[in-house]
Amino acid sequence: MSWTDDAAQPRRVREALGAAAGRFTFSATPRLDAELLMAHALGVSRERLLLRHLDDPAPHAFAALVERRADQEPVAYITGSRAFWTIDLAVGPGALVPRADSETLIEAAVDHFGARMPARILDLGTGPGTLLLAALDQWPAASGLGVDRSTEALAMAQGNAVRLGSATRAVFRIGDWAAGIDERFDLVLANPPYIGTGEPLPPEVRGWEPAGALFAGADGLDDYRRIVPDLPRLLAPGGAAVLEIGASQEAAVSALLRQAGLEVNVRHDLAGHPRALIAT
Ligand SMILES: C[S@@+](CC[C@H](N)C(=O)[O-])C[C@H]1O[C@@H](n2cnc3c(N)ncnc32)[C@H](O)[C@@H]1O
Repeated sequence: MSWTDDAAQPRRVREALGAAAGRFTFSATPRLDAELLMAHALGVSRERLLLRHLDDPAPHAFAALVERRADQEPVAYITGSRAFWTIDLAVGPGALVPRADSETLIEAAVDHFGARMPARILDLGTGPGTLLLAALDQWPAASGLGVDRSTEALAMAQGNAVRLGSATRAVFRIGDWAAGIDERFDLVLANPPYIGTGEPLPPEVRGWEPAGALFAGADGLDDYRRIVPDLPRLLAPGGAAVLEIGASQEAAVSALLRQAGLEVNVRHDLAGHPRALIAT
């Protein structure tokens, strides 16, 4: 069935949203998904969609977007963008879709630095530039380095830096974690892969997002084991490293950080799960 009941009496945006959300039963946010796709089809913000367009005829372009989402493609890959912290990032297949949970790292860093400002920031595994570009938006005088082993992700990061007006303050470089980096930083951010290879994942993640951004050995800790020993030499005096962790990894990653001689604090996400470790 098409999104218009017939040519004379087109389906309204309001009804099309309800019908689309009803097809996204696999999603934790079916209505939000439908609204983001409709806003994209109409070329308006979601806020404007809800205020002004609910009684408009549904655009024909919406139907194809709904089919893609029904195939469990992430909304951000369909619309080509994702809001994160104070910025909008262009994203596509080849880079992890930024997660709201990862904003916990920026919150933790903001609280840690308070009125001080980190001047130099390192983002290990930057993907589409997510954490570095959010931090540079937070601290307009700061500059930083984003490292990733994915050339596709780095191309998106560079494009995002240009679009966000941060290109003069952000350098993106291909690399294997901190190998070859001999500078010290006030803030080191890292959201490495941390899913165990056998762990169950929803099809919209396992089927669409890059495996190299998700999996880190049998217990999901392989990349922390490689990153953590380098943190002491990467941190400037008074500096902090903020690492994202999986909900069950607080004890294991804290132990690695303490073995490296660092003090550890934890920060929880909005769902109450331990999400970020702050190491000083
Ligand atoms: C979970 S994603 C995080 C992306 C982004 N920082 C975010 O928070 O949304 C992990 C990132 O680490 C990168 N990565 C994986 N192994 C790496 C390695 N050995 N060296 C550098 N980057 C790596 C992946 O390509 C991916 O972009």
